[in-house]
Amino acid sequence: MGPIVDLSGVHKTYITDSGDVHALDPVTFSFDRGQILSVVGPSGCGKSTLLRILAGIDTPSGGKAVINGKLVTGPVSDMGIVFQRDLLLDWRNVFNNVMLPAELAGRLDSATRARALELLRELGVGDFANRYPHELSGGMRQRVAIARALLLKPSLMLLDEPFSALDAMTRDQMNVILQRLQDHEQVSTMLITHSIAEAVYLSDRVVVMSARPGRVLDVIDIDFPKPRPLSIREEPEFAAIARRIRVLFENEGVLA
Ligand SMILES: Nc1ncnc2c1ncn2[C@@H]1O[C@H](COP(=O)(O)OP(=O)(O)OP(=O)(O)O)[C@@H](O)[C@H]1O
Repeated sequence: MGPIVDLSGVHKTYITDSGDVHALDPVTFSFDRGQILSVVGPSGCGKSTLLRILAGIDTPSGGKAVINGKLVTGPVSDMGIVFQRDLLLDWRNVFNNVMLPAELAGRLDSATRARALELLRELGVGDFANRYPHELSGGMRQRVAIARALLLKPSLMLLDEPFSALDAMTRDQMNVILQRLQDHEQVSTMLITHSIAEAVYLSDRVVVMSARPGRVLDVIDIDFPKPRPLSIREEPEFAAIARRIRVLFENEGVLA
């Protein structure tokens, strides 16, 4: 089996009325099924552009994006996406928010309903199935958004800074929950984040991007066994990897 995601020489220039915006230099990386890959980089380096190209909702100016052996040429349906804003529908309760992809796909069978409840339970919000989004905290809303993304067992989950609006403690909690769930579901996951610690803690592989136009500064494999306790962040080996990434940003003048 080949990699789940294989990007080769993907680049992007936006052509706008006020001039061209060179967002991404050619970017090349891949990762295997069941793994988590994080892309970490400064604001505006083209991370969301990369994610949109992978999801097939934006086209690259050149290069190839391949998911599951198939060249991406249009919107990819076999994918779950979670954004920084959870995009829950206020008028639907938690269960019906999670069931939305099933409704759109015409799969309102009992097995899918059972899976929705099971995912909510695994994410620690099983008791909130009948509540409405406004009754939930930010962290709980993101758990519901993750359950919705995973409902139809997508081949790939894309997470675009899903925890950056959360307070530090809730974010730590979400990191632990995501790691456990990802391991249990074995879902291939690409995470976009500004946080070096989050990237190193969660990932099998970290892609470090430069400031715009984004290019790959380094690809680092993280071999710590899983599950990883949060305290691993205080270990010297962890700190050494985080430092290696920080130095890359410092050398680029991003963290001067
Ligand atoms: N549709 C568009 N038209 C023109 N320029 C765009 C468009 N989308 C993004 N850009 C520009 O491309 C660059 C990369 O944007 P992108 O949103 O991919 O960055 P990012 O790394 O995700 O940023 P952040 O971390 O702040 O979310 C930015 O300079 C942005 O202004």
